[in-house]
Amino acid sequence: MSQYPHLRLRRTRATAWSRAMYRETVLTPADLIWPLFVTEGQGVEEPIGSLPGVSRWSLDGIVARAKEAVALGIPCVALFPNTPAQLRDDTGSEAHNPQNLMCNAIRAIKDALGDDIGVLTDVALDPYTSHGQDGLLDDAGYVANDATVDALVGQALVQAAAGADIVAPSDMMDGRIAAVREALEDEGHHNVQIMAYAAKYASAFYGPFRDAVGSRGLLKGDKKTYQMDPANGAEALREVELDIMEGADSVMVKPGLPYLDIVRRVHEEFDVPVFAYQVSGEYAMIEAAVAAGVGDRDALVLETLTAFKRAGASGVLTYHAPLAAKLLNG
Ligand SMILES: NCC(=O)CCC(=O)O
Ligand SMILES: [Mg+2]
Repeated sequence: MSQYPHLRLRRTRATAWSRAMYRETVLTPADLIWPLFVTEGQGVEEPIGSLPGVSRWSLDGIVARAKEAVALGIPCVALFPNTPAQLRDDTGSEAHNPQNLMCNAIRAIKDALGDDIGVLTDVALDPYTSHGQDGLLDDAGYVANDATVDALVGQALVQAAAGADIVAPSDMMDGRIAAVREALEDEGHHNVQIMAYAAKYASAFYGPFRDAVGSRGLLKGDKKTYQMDPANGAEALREVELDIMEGADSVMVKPGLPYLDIVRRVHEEFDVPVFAYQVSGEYAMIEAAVAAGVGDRDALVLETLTAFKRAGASGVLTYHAPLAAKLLNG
């Protein structure tokens, strides 16, 4: 067997051209999905304090961001509404309003850009409920699975009717992928995809997102009766397997970097595209490191996003998508 000094692994790292030639993983703008927060009004930009550099936009700004995404080569945007407080109630009924912020944003983007961009929509009740939970509460305050699934089906259908390309249930109820798929088929939405938040963990990394959609102050307790225990890995594979059987076109692991092992296991176990969500707390940690002078933003962003690809992800939802795309486009 060849050994040092004949074998030197540094040989292929010695020049930029050689490093480029031997690179195993390539990140491109097409790997990115850009999450956007929608708010009411016209000409409104509301910076989100806990997500420095990220804002909520009124519909005109949302369309401008979607055009920016197209120009940067980002194939898809993900939409999240900041529902006005007076429209939130116990059952999240605003989620079913075909004229809600989400549906209006879908239509605005599709009217402006058609199939030049994909629109992915969040299916879950937390931006619409007065209690901040993702579903309907029973008398004991438990998030009732089956009643919630019925509500999610209605929510997914108004989104599909408004023109959503991918509906993405992020609620972690059992059985919702099959129910949503069946309803989409019944209504003729055969080409509307489902990206299942299949392995979504009850994580401490979601704080800034809850500020962004206005649910942080409303939420009492936690989401541990439906989101997964961060200690579990095998269970994530069962969640993914079920969602594939129920008709998911792709699955997601969330959060991202602390769960790269799960991304890897899903990629190795199943022939399904797996996406990772680099969530708000991860974004905020990078920004905090930069603000503290302990890291270089561009390098941190490209390194973390490349790590998702190396782990086997087909793509990444990240608030750093426009920056990353600019860097990758040179
Ligand atoms: N359903 C979408 C999320 O919960 C996003 C979480 C985050 O970015 O922290
Ligand atoms: Mg599940």
